[in-house]
Amino acid sequence: MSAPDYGHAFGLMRAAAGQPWRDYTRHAFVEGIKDGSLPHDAFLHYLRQDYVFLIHFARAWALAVVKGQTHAEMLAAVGTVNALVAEEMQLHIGVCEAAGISKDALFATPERPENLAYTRFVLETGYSGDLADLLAALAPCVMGYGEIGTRLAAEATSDRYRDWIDTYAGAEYQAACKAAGELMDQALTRRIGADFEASPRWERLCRTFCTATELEVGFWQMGLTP
Ligand SMILES: Cc1ncc(CN)c(N)n1
Repeated sequence: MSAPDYGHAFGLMRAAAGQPWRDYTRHAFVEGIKDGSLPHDAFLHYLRQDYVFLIHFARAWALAVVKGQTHAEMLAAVGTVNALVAEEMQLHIGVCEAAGISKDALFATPERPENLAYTRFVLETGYSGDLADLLAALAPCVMGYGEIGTRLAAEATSDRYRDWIDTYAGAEYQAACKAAGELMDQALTRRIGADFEASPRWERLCRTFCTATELEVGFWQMGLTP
């Protein structure tokens, strides 16, 4: 099946990332969700780390509000902060509560270095750059899970992790991916020009995207080692 369309800039960066993108979206952890072979303790460990990840990721999207230059940019970033805090994190709270892990325990999860490395890379990219830099660091997270969710919804051979798959394949998450792709196209055009892939900034933006993709691979790997 072909990957969903999340916009022009994203499509180019995804293609430029090459093998790391495949390593991320087809990681053994993902394949374990697909066929249900992923051990449940690894899934819970990942989910606890991911809850901490989403706290810092929501901070990074809040930084996108700060870096926005138009009402439309600010509105799109605010919408993503809300989707992360009000919707995506509910999956983590719900699954962990069902496994006897309280919200307080979840919030107090000690952060693993792979987790810290990823979120602080994204935040630092945003602090030291503009919205185009920040979005290049944020995109692999948002759209990668959209792509994984879509593929797993079509290919899963087990219902063990169906709630997780449905969250990322679902209409709300897919709409967030499309909105992020539109925001990225508009933000790059506004700051760099319509022909942004021909600009001297393009290579650096692709490198940022690729580094974030590699940090996603590291995150899955961390998930396999509770
Ligand atoms: C590490 C990671 N990357 C991406 C996503 C999807 N927002 C997530 N929840 N966690």
